[in-house]
This record gives sequence, C-alpha cells and structure tokens, in this order.
Amino acid sequence: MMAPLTIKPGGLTMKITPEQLIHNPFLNKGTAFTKEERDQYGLNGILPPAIQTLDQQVKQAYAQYSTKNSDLDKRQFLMQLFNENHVLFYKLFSEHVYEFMPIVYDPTIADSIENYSALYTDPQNATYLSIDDPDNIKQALKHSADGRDIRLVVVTDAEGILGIGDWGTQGVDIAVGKLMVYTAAAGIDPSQVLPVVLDVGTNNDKLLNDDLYLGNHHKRVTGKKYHEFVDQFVAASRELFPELYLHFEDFGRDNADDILNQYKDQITTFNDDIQGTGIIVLAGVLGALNISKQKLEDQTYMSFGAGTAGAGIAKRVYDEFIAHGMSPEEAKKHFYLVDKQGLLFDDMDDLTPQQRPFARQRSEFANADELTSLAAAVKAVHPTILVGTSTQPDTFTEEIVKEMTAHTERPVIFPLSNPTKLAEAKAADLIKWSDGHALVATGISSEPVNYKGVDYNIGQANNALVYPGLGLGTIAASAKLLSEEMISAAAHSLGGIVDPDQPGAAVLPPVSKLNEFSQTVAVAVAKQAVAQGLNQQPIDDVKQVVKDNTWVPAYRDLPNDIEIVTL
Ligand SMILES: NC(=O)c1ccc[n+]([C@@H]2O[C@H](COP(=O)([O-])OP(=O)(O)OC[C@H]3O[C@@H](n4cnc5c(N)ncnc54)[C@H](O)[C@@H]3O)[C@@H](O)[C@H]2O)c1
Ligand SMILES: O=C(O)C[C@H](O)C(=O)O
Ligand SMILES: [Mn+2]
Repeated sequence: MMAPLTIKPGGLTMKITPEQLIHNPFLNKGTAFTKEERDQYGLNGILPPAIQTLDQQVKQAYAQYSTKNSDLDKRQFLMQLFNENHVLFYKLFSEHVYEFMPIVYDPTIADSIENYSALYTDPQNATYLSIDDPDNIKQALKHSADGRDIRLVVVTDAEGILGIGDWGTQGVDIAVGKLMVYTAAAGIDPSQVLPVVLDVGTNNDKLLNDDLYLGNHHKRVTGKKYHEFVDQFVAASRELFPELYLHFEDFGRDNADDILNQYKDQITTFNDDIQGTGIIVLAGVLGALNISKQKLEDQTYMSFGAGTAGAGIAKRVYDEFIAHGMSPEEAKKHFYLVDKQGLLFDDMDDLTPQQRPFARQRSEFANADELTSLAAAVKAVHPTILVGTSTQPDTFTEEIVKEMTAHTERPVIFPLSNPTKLAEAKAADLIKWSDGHALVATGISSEPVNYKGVDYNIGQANNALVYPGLGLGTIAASAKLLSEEMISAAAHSLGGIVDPDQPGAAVLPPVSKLNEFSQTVAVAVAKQAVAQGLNQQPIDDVKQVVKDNTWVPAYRDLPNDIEIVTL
C-alpha cells in the first residue's frame, strides 16, 4: 500500500511517493517527466520509457479527442485528462479555445450536469457542502483545498442552473466548468481555485426518485436555515482563504440578489448571472450602437424574462443611461420588462424587488390589460433593443422581429437563454426575418450567417467572455471589493476590438480571441481598482501585475515544499 501523504508539522512541505506524484494532477507531467526527474523522483519503470514534450502530448491528446463521436464523450475525455494532468489539459484547451468552449462549458455542460450522478468518476477537487452537516463546512473546505492558497471560489446552490432549473449536487459541474474557463481564458492559476456546491436539497423529483442520485435526497431547505448555511459557508471561506474572490453562480431568483447585496460591501463578491451578464450585454449593446451609429439615449429597451439575469442586465444598461447624464426618471422611461405576466405594471402584487423599479403604469397605455404577451408588448412599445433571458425557446418569432424592424432601422436582438435548446431564437432566423438589419448576439456561440452575400458574424453574449478577465483584474489588483466602477470598466473595455465598419461586423469580439481580450478586461478592471484605492498591495505597474498573475500552461520544476520519498 502507498504511504499516506504527510504534511510536516509547522510547515507545508509534503512528502509524497513516486506513485502519488504521477497521480497528482497539479504536479503530474506524465510522459513528459525528463530523464533527470525520473532518476531523481524514482519514476523509472512506473512510466513508459519514451520521454515526450508537452507539444507531443497535446498532439496525441487532440488526436484521441478527435475520435470521440458525441460532445458528451468529448467532454468526458477532456475531464479525464484534467483529472490526470492540469498542465496538459489547459495547454490543449488554450490551443483550441473556440472548439472546446462549447464542450467544456455551455451547452455540453448542461448534459453533463443532468447526467452527473450516472457519469460520476471523480470529485475534481470540488467541495460538497451539505446543509445536513453544517459543522463540517470548514474541514471540508480545508481538505479539498489540501493546503493550496485559494484565491477564487465558484459556488453554486444549483437552484437555477442555466435555464434548466434545479439540479442539486449535480450542479457542482457548473462551478467546475466556470473555473476551467477562468484558467483557459484568463490564466487564473488552477492551483488557486476551488469549486463548491451547497447541497441544500433539491426540488427536482427526477433526482429525488433516483436511487443513484449523489446528493441529499430531500426537498430544498429554505428560509432562516438556508441563509444561515450560506453565511456559515462564507464565514468559513473568508477565514480559511483571506484573499478570496467569491463568485456566486446559478442561485435561484429569490436568493441571488439578496446574497450579493449581503456580502458585496464586505468581501470581493461577484454574482455572474446578475453582474457578469450585465457587463457582457452592455458591452454588446455598446458594440451594436457603434455599428449602427446610434445613441444610447435614443434606445428603448425591452427585457423578455426579468429574473436574475434579465433584471441584472436591465439595471446595468440603466446605470449606463445615468452615466450618460440622464435623470433616473427620464432613464426609467426607456425600460420595459416582460415576464410571465406580460408587460410588468406597478399594480402587480407579484413583482420581485428587482423588477419593481422598472414596472410601468397602466395609464401609459390605452390597451394595458391586453399587453400580456411579448408580441403585444412589442407592438405597443416598439423597443429598439430586445434581450431574452426567459428560458422560453423560439419566443422571438418572425412576427415580433418584423414588427421591431418596421419601427427601427437596426433592431438589437439578443436571445440569451441557455443552453441552445432554450434560446429565444436562432441567429440565422433573426438575420433573415429582419432582412439583415438585426444586430444579433446569442448566449451560445453561433456560426456566421450568410445572407444575401454578406457574412454576418454573431457575437456571443455570454458572461464567459468577461468574468475571467474581471476576476483576473480584481485578483491581480488585490482589490478588497468589486466596485460598480470596476464592473463598468469591464463593460467598456471590450469596445474597439471589432471594426464596426466591416459589413456583417459582430457586436462583440470573437471567442477565438478570448485569451487576448481577457487581458484587456483585466487591465481595465485592475486600473479602476487602483484608481479607487481598493488595492490592498501597492501596485506600480498595472499591466505588469496582471501579467505576473497570469498562469500559463507549461511544465515547471516541482515546488520546493514537495519532497519525493522513494521506497
Ligand atoms: N448568456 C448569458 O451569459 C446568460 C447569463 C445568465 C443567464 N442566462 C440565461 O437566461 C435564462 C434565465 O436565467 P436566470 O438566471 O435569469 O433565471 P431566472 O429563473 O432568475 O429568470 C427567468 C425569468 O424568466 C421568466 N419566465 C419564465 N417563463 C416565462 C414566460 N413564458 N414568459 C416570460 N417570462 C418567463 C421567469 O418568471 C423568471 O423571471 C437562462 O436560460 C440562462 O441560461 C444567460
Ligand atoms: O453558464 C452560461 O452559459 C451563462 C450563464 O451563466 C447562464 O446561467 O446561462
Ligand atoms: Mn449562470
């Protein structure tokens, strides 16, 4: 039997055996361990004799990947590679960002979440915290961190995974996947991250009735006990990881905003669905106006689906109107929210606190009581911008698009519900129905649409295009809080990358350049943090500090605090 890992008292020096070395994904180099390393660490004979370069390993892994037929099989293969060797996984990912994003991340991640228990092989360094065992929170975090210097946690309670709903413990994969994108896109050091799921139960009967479901088999716990549990998790994380950037993902509509408001003035806290989505959609709107040469002040904004994301985006775009010097009263007149009830009016008693500020008065419309569908609302309001975060597929119909196009020259139409099967429309239809006039971005990447001889490039308005850079900039700046101004700087930093005068130009920069513009976002965010004095360490050169914090996938010497014991 292998000797157990031992941590020297008083220090972090780890003693590990050669076998443990090749099974530690943070340290493993597989066939790329050099002759000298093999001699020094006792690896001769426990690896095949040939010594490979990282590039050869990447080539071989990509060839294996290419033999997989389904996207889920491809994802499974990549996850296995991740479990074995982080450097190799990230080197491969970085060389195929555009191709791998939909596999590692959305939409294939939705399939992997729905099948998580059935496919389970490895916890992938995640922490599974159970509401039935709150006394174990600290120890569980400590054990999964395993002595690593954690700077970034992505946590989910999985109540609102993408648009597919409540997936209990299985939602841990969204935390795992979001973190993979942080590293692939912005070079966040993978040894400094921790995915966490808060298992507070699930209301998904399919899971509750499944013997093989790996989470707690009871309904979601809500109210005081739920909030105490979240609070205990945040307190333990702060204590263990004092330099933490805490990213909340896919919490339910009733909790997401409350949790953000509770912590955002205390610690570096980020809600991706509210803030990340707000940033990318504002960037997309600014990109669209750059193409159409129109002014923000002249736009009429309509949100279809005003939940966590929909209300978060509306607030971000509204704040931009204010930043342009418009009064709150005037700015609010430009916003219309449509949810299940239809157009939202201020006399409705089921509005969320986030919807209420944007609710309209019935007296504004002669036919207010008839505005219970998106089509009717579009007809009555004539929005110039329509953003979908409703989880309702195919709801941006030809009729609606034609109606918008009849009243505005370049309608901005963003169907953003994920995964692909839930999108409000397909890019190709929007281009066709608007006769090439619509400025389109989708939640999942779309191929360019050829229409009447023009290639229309479709932007991907997914928070994954900004949250990695935002996180890198905030962490590099050692910012004690994530301020509204840093968020705004992130949204503005994506301008100027696409040439708006090219026919068919996209409203956002292409995913193929994700690594490059994540650095741009990070520098803008870090600069803003320093300008506001939020940095906890002195910083002379923002660009340099961002670069210094950017991890690149390359093999390194083993850290000095690791000691290999040969038997
Ligand atoms: N592209 C991105 O970056 C991005 C980011 C966040 C969320 N999203 C997507 O947006 C969608 C919503 O996510 P969320 O976190 O806001 O969820 P949510 O549950 O908080 O909000 C969904 C909203 O849609 C409303 N809705 C449901 N049925 C409706 C109908 N028939 N007509 C009108 N409204 C209806 C709900 O009442 C709710 O207010 C998801 O599909 C998610 O994947 C995309
Ligand atoms: O995960 C994504 O693809 C984006 C977003 O956070 C979502 O919830 O849909
Ligand atoms: Mn999300």
